[in-house]
Amino acid sequence: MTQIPTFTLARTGDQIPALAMGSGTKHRIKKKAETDNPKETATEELTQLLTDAITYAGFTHLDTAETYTTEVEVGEAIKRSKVDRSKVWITSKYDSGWRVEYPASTPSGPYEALTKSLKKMDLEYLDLYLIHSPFFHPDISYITVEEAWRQMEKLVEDGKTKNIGVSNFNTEMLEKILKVAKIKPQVDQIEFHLYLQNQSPGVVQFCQKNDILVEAYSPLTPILPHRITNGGPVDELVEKLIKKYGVTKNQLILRWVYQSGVLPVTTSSNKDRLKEALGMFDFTIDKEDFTELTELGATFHYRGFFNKYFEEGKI
Ligand SMILES: NC(=O)C1=CN([C@@H]2O[C@H](COP(=O)(O)OP(=O)(O)OC[C@H]3O[C@@H](n4cnc5c(N)ncnc54)[C@H](OP(=O)(O)O)[C@@H]3O)[C@@H](O)[C@H]2O)C=CC1
Ligand SMILES: O=C1Nc2ccccc2C1=O
Repeated sequence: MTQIPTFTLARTGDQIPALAMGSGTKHRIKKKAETDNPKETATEELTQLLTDAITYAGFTHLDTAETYTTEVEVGEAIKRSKVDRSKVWITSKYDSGWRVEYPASTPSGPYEALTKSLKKMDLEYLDLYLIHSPFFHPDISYITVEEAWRQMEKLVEDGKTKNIGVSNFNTEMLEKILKVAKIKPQVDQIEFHLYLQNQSPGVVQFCQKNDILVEAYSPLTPILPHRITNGGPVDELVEKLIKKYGVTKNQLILRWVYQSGVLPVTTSSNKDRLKEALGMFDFTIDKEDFTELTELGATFHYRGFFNKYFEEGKI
């Protein structure tokens, strides 16, 4: 099995496996449609897929969130796979709310939310806990981002999570936390791919300067026809490079994210496609090819999530 490289988190020195298997998006939607009590009930199909991700494909990093309702399956998959808990990195996220119709699920904040999530997963601790969204407003999150961060720090102090971070935060929101933090955020999980390299603008550079690891969700966007409906500027080059390196499109596109110093969070409902993804660690994109991909990618813009917040400054 491919040995998965790691990124080192600045504060703890913890080694975070450089590719994650996500249990959001399609898994979240499918489960909501099929299950009466998605928060409490594990579905067999997803439990088995996550188990296969570990035992068949070789993933060592699972990504979930309170709002996905897939924490139960992640917990079940750890048990079923029989791997030592310390060998799998588990990230979850506090549902800080999205808009007035979808406020935070646990009004008191992340301390109580993670306490409930750990029960659902039947785990003692997480490796990483993130604040899922930056939309702090009294009608959505009930508490301020500063109070949420204080509770995140208490979760570290009490051993309920080893690392803490954020998701979908722009530079301004990160600065708010850095001002009050005793424990700095270790990660910002954001949408990032060839067609969204300098998002929100400057957040990737800001993170890299401040020792915050960037995680990329939706990393495969440039090769997904349901997202890039009329093709994009890297298509021809991608065809040329997959022949040159003898790899698949998925491997090339994920590798580009990794070589950018960013950790991709991908997913699939197919265990062979998951195994294929890990092949991204078996080759290196040459410097010139990497630069050409980066430059061509930067000529096109696509954002699938939270356009209003990032581009118009409102939610
Ligand atoms: N923090 C946040 O706000 C967010 C976090 N996330 C996290 O990131 C994870 C991954 O996000 P996602 O956008 O799904 O990631 P990807 O960009 O990796 O897309 C994965 C999807 O692409 C499909 N796919 C893969 N390869 C191909 C191919 N060659 N041709 C056609 N379809 C293909 C898969 O379908 P198939 O099943 O058929 O293989 C799957 O549905 C989520 O599960 C979640 O954990 C996601 C969004 C927001
Ligand atoms: O996986 C995810 N899918 C989503 C859709 C909307 C908002 C957040 C998310 C996720 O984190």
